[in-house]
Amino acid sequence: MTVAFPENIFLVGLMGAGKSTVGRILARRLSKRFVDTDHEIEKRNGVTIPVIFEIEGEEGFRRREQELLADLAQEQGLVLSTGGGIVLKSENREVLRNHGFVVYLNARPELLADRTKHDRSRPLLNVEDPLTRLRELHAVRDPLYREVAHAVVETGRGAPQQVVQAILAEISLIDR
Ligand SMILES: Nc1ncnc2c1ncn2[C@@H]1O[C@H](COP(=O)(O)OP(=O)(O)OP(=O)(O)O)[C@@H](O)[C@H]1O
Ligand SMILES: O=C(O)C1=C[C@@H](O)[C@@H](O)[C@H](O)C1
Ligand SMILES: [Mg+2]
Repeated sequence: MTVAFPENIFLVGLMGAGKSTVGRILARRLSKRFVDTDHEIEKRNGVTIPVIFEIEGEEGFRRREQELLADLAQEQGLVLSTGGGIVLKSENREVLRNHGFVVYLNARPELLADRTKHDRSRPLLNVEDPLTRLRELHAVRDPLYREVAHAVVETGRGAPQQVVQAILAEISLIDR
């Protein structure tokens, strides 16, 4: 059976999994357009994510995120790095699953805490104990990422280039 090479590739996973870093490299390798939902929300609204959280709360941010995803899913040929919480809405999970090849980038909370410790741009991690927060988020969201994913790639063992190789290997496993 011949199936088209996936037009859109969607990267999901927790903060620090490497969605933005890996997505950019992957897009270049595949000559696809790279979009990062977090950056796109900041660009469209002219304010940073922490400011959106401050003014509208997480709920306002989630609404903007959902609207953006619905828009972007109409496009073809994207590598889309998503925000870590995009899978919380079932509508988003359905859109992701039906409009592209979804890759869950997974890593242990300890590693995610280490990778995000110097960056204050993630409001959900601006707490006294980010590791405990990441463990809680991992427990809640890991099943949601797995529900939506066509492939799961562990990001704890290699550099971003190696994660890209692992994603390319998963894509080439698609029956085509
Ligand atoms: N495979 C990797 N090996 C080592 N460091 C990595 C790897 N992937 C990402 N990093 C580093 O981890 C940090 C977080 O990566 P990145 O911003 O890409 O995560 P993210 O999944 O996009 O997070 P968020 O959901 O908050 O947007 C960056 O400093 C990046 O350089
Ligand atoms: O995991 C999350 O809920 C978030 C992750 C980031 O990518 C941003 O989308 C925002 O900081 C929320
Ligand atoms: Mg990112």
